[in-house]
Amino acid sequence: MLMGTVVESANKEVNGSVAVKNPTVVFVLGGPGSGKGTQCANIVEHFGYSHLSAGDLLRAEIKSGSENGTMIQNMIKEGKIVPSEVTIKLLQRAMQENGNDKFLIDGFPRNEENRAAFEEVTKIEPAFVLFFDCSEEEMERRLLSRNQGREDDNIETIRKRFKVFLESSLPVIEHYTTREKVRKIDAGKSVEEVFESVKAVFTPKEEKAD
Ligand SMILES: Nc1ncnc2c1ncn2[C@@H]1O[C@H](COP(=O)(O)OP(=O)(O)OP(=O)(O)O)[C@@H](O)[C@H]1O
Ligand SMILES: Nc1ccn([C@@H]2O[C@H](COP(=O)(O)O)[C@@H](O)[C@H]2O)c(=O)n1
Ligand SMILES: [Mg+2]
Repeated sequence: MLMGTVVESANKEVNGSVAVKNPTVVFVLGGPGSGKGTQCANIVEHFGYSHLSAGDLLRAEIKSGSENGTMIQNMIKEGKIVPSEVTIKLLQRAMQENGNDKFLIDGFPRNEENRAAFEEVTKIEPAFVLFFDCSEEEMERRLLSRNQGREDDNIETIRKRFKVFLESSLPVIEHYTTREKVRKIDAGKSVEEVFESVKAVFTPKEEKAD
């Protein structure tokens, strides 16, 4: 009973949902097709995190018929980054509705504006950043055979997404590298081999010693 009271007072009720006040957040970054979504599904299964993909939330917003839908659709088709306020609102709402206290935030922050705005609005610092490092050649191969009907999985948009990744997203990874928050994974291997490296990052030190 006492524990319940303490936890409730540390949380905040928003629109009928209880938002956890200080959740653990791991940013999952890497180029388009590096395997972020695939590995997040494995992490959810083994480590109890909830997976929030910024791209999936934006695609759901288009489908919902929201007033921002057309703008988001055009940005995604061009491989451009949607204004931070839109994406952050979607992420905040998803976190509030979820109620878990551990989140994998996949594909965010995508640029310095995303990063600074998220920090300013939510006051959340990531526990660490999981970075999937993969060659463009391999990412291109994976995206062209993904077959999920994504409008941005065509060679023209893929090239634009690679350019945005190099110019806008890599500086975010550099920002966190200087703060010793980046856990870099060689993502060019098989799904199983990549997950072995991921597991080592999420397994507590004391369990590794066993
Ligand atoms: N290690 C791997 N080896 C081979 N194929 C993989 C590997 N990881 C993922 N894939 C496949 O590559 C494609 C892209 O993977 P995924 O959707 O996880 O990437 P992503 O980083 O989330 O991409 P995006 O940024 O476009 O959302 C999928 O078809 C997936 O099944
Ligand atoms: N922070 C973000 C994340 C994504 N986008 C847009 O969505 C596209 C697809 O993202 P995936 O992570 O699913 O590959 C991406 O190319 C951007 O257009 C965004 O704007 N901001
Ligand atoms: Mg993805």
